[in-house]
Amino acid sequence: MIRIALLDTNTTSGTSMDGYDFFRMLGAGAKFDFKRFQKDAEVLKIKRPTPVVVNDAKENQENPTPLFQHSRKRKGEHHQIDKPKKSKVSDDESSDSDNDNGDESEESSHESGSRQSDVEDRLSQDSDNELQILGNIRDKGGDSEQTDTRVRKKKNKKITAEKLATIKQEEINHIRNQHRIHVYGTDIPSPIVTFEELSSQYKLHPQIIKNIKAVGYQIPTPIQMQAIPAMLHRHEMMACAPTGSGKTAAFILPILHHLQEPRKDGLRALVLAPTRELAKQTYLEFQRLSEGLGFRILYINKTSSFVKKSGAKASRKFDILVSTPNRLVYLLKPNPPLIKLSSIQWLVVDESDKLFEEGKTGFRDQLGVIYKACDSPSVRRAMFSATFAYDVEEWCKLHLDNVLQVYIGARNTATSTVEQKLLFVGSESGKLLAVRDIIRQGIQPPVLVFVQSKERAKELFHELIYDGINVDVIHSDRTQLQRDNVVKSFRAGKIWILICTDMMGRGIDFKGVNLVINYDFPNSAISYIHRIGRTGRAGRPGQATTFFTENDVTNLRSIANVMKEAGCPIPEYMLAIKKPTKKARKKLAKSAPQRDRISTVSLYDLEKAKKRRKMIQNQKQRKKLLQEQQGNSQAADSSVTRTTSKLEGNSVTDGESTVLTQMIINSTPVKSKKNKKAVKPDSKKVENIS
Ligand SMILES: Nc1ncnc2c1ncn2[C@@H]1O[C@H](COP(=O)(O)OP(=O)(O)OP(=O)(O)O)[C@@H](O)[C@H]1O
Repeated sequence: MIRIALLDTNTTSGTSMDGYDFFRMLGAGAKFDFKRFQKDAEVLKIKRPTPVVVNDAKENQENPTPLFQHSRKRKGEHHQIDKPKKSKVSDDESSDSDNDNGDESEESSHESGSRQSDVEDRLSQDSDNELQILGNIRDKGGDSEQTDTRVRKKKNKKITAEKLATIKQEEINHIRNQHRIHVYGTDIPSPIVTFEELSSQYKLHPQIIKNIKAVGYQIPTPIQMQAIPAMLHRHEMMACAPTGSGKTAAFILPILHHLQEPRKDGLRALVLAPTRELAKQTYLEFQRLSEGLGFRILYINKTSSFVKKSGAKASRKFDILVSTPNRLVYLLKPNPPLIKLSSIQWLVVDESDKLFEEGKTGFRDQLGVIYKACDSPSVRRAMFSATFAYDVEEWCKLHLDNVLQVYIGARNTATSTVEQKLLFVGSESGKLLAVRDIIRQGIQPPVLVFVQSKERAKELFHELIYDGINVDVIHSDRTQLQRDNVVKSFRAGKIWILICTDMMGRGIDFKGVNLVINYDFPNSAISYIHRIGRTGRAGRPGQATTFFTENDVTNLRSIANVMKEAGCPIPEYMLAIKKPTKKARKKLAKSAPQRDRISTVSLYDLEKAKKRRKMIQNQKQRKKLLQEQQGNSQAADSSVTRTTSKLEGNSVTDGESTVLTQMIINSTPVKSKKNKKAVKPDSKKVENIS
């Protein structure tokens, strides 16, 4: 077939074919060995081909080299080279062409290459070949301006496409380097640089963009740059970014986009947080960012009795649920469950490393129950935290689908906007002196003071309350209402110094906290990072002072390292401290060290004061009961009914009031009408009365 075509073309073109060309034609492109067969060459008048002069079209035109067979031979290749212009279908079709040389195997390998990158490689390879061939045609044929233009066009096209791709990738790399964004995974979407890109590229609801601006977010933070597009592409994800870097909005915005509009199809998004305070804060952020979209957001707190009363039906009205794991598990436990999670499309675990912790909190087991309950086949999951844990990473790799890992900066580092200090205070009593000294020197409220337990929080509060400063305390022994009020007052600036435990260490976003004092040394570097992360948020500056005594050396080195990473000056001896054993670290992480109580009063004086208080209280009680006795004996003379109605006025129930009246009058046991139980008079009261 080639031969016919060759001879045909030869004939039509009228170009003579020399011996060399004829030999190559017969040998299907094989070269003639002039060295070995020099004599034969002379007999057959085969001449060496003239060397090709590149880019000299003029000369080629004047002295055209009859390389028709080349162009002819390349015809098969040409067909193949045309492929980049065609669709994949035409690619496949080309394998049916009259290409009877080695190209065929190339074709088949090309066909079998299914991955896009392979195709791209091939396309660029083909493009290279084509350019070379066109160059050869031009160089050797030198016969047309048309060929020249084609070469130029092809070159330009190739350069433009390749260059654009390279430039784009370089830009992406630059953005990622600049913002210290590290991403691992496949099909990673490009980071966004402005919130407007969310509207142009991802068609985010204009109201969401409006809300972003309304809350004052001008440009996305690094975690938002990468995590938002990743979640918009429905990637399952594990994300770690420093404290106060805007992780909350990074998962709220894609969730709002995916939910599109409010529906009554049941809960479609679930966010878990380790504390009620953080869950409430996330709930409020959802409300701010979804303003005007009509989404119904459910925050489960202790008083969400309506779900308990109305069961799963009540929760169907809501689109989004924010909760702590234990509240949710409480509603999932009954059979049938009081809440349904089978429509959940997005499950986000905030502070994921905390929720994965094994320990007395039992978060991990609770998470397992919730994970199972979110059984929709289309559910996507994302884990967010400021600190990294291998457990979470392992779990994500095992259980999540094609998980994308996004890290901002180095793992487990403190935010660079916090000026960190370590202060040696000698002993426990030295801490009180130090804190008073800091206050005396002048503080800029609001200030957070962390202690290791609720008992110590109470003790410190009792010390500072008499110093004439607005101080309050928050811990798990306080009622939810008290906790809510304290948070509200602290946000409003009514409380200057808030004493708290690690309960407030994670996630809580108090705007403008200027100083964090670690009164008690944190029990791990992770706890330290979260605690000091309550200041220096959203790019604002902050300060953190950590007290330490000789008892705190176990973790001193690791915390000094965190400080060094953040660029804070650290004495060399701290970094040279011997590494604690794993056992020692674990023990410390589980239970805080024993410390002397926080008090400036001696134990003897405290006991004395306690006894005195008790005595005064007893005296008061005795006096009161005597007065009651006198009053009652007078009243008993007039009428028993009057006494009963008086007690009713003090909100005592019918049955109880009768009982009490009789108790006072007779001091004899009677039976309550209501519960039919024998009620004995309070022995103390009886004693007092007598
Ligand atoms: N793009 C943005 N521009 C300006 N401020 C932002 C932006 N995104 C979030 N913020 C603000 O930054 C603060 C911290 O955000 P957020 O609470 O989400 O941090 P975080 O990364 O979750 O911190 P943590 O790890 O401590 O929980 C909030 O006050 C929030 O309103």
